[in-house]
Amino acid sequence: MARIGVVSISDGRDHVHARIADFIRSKQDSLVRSLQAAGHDVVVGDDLVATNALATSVARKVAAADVDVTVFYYSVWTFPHFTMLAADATRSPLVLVASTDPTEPGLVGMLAAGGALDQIGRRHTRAWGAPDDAELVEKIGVHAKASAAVRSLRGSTFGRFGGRPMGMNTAVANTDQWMRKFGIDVEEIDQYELVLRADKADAAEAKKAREWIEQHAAGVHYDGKKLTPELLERQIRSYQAIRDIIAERNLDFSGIKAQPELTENFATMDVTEAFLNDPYDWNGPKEPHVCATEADMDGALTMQLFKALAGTPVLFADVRHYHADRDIWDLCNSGQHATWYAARSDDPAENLAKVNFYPEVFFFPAGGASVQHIAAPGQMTLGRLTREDGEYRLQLMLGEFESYDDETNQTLVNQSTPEWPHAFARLDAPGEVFLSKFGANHIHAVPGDHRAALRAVADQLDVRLDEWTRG
Ligand SMILES: C[C@H](O)[C@@H](O)[C@@H](O)C(=O)CO
Repeated sequence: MARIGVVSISDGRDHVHARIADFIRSKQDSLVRSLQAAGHDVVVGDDLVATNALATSVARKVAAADVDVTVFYYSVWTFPHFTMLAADATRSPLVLVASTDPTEPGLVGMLAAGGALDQIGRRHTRAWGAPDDAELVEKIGVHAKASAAVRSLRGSTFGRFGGRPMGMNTAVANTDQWMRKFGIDVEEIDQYELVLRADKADAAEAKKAREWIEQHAAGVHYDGKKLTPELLERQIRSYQAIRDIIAERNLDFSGIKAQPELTENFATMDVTEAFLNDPYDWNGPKEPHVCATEADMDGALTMQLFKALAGTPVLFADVRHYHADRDIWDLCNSGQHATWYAARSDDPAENLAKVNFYPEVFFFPAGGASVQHIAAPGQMTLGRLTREDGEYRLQLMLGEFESYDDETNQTLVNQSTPEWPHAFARLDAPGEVFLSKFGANHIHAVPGDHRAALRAVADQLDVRLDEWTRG
């Protein structure tokens, strides 16, 4: 969970403060208990803010504890300039919370303080309710979680293997904009290093990994040409190479160009990317490493944010086909759908039992395996950071992954590329709107409804929110 600062503001008249201090403390204690019960680490101001000097000193101490958000708490009428000074002393997002107990003018305090912050353009969120109100606690938690996700990007490094694939402008972002807006550095790595390191990778591990895949997968469909044990091991060696480069260069997330150089002359990166994104490999459980197909920078950025919020692997897919008759989208891409999505189990054997490794199709002459499965059903949050006229926007919607009987699944996958992984998504967005407005060929998804946190992320990043729903 997140780290939340709580600073209670008071009235600047000594005699009034003396009379209401116990009331403020009891409300504050109750709010702090509720936040702690929700699993948050709470840093409480070391005094009530009843003077201008305390406004600065109390807020500075809370800020020094590196909180994700700071709550300014209004249970009484407060002097607004205390809020202004306290806000200036903290850089974290602010949540102004008013107590709705009518015995004291808490709402009035919040409105006066919020209005003052508006006047100087200091963004903040407002919330109100009893200190043990579950909705209030949830709302504060959402902003704190969003802030933790945004902050996790700052100081991170994206490893970009290769460059723009096949002229795909949407896969390339501006590195200055990334540093300024998100605090992310981009390390450029030539794919030659991947090839070199793959050739030198530990052969015993590659063999062990191939046998592990053969043992657990629904099928490894060797054909003696496009998919051989040697080619599968080459894909595994590429995973080993990237894993080692990630460790050496401290990469937080990455992307691989692959097309056309590697897919024409070496192997597809599908196995490599799938297991980087998975929460396990043949050596056991591990942290998922976000790795975007086609070195898609904004795709990887979206995935890194989604991962920070959901804590799961993130789906990356082409928006391949709209089955208008069923109102279902086929999200399908040769690249990485983490095998975890097949059954969403912590046990790799349960997922791999639904995964087939097929010889790559005609697009990719160098061959290797594609990692085929149909994503398990369930509610999903889908979207992507895209850019319009140089400015980021978050395109966001809810959806439902569906899966059907074997015959229907087969009929559907046969209409596109059956050898590739598929997620059948019923989007909470009209097909017309999606196709007219979505700003990329790639979309990303995580299980559950994370829209509230993503709205807060967009607000904190000052990114326009483009949210769709059928209403
Ligand atoms: C077949 C192409 O080469 C695919 O890689 C293409 O459909 C994409 O994945 C584009 O995102």
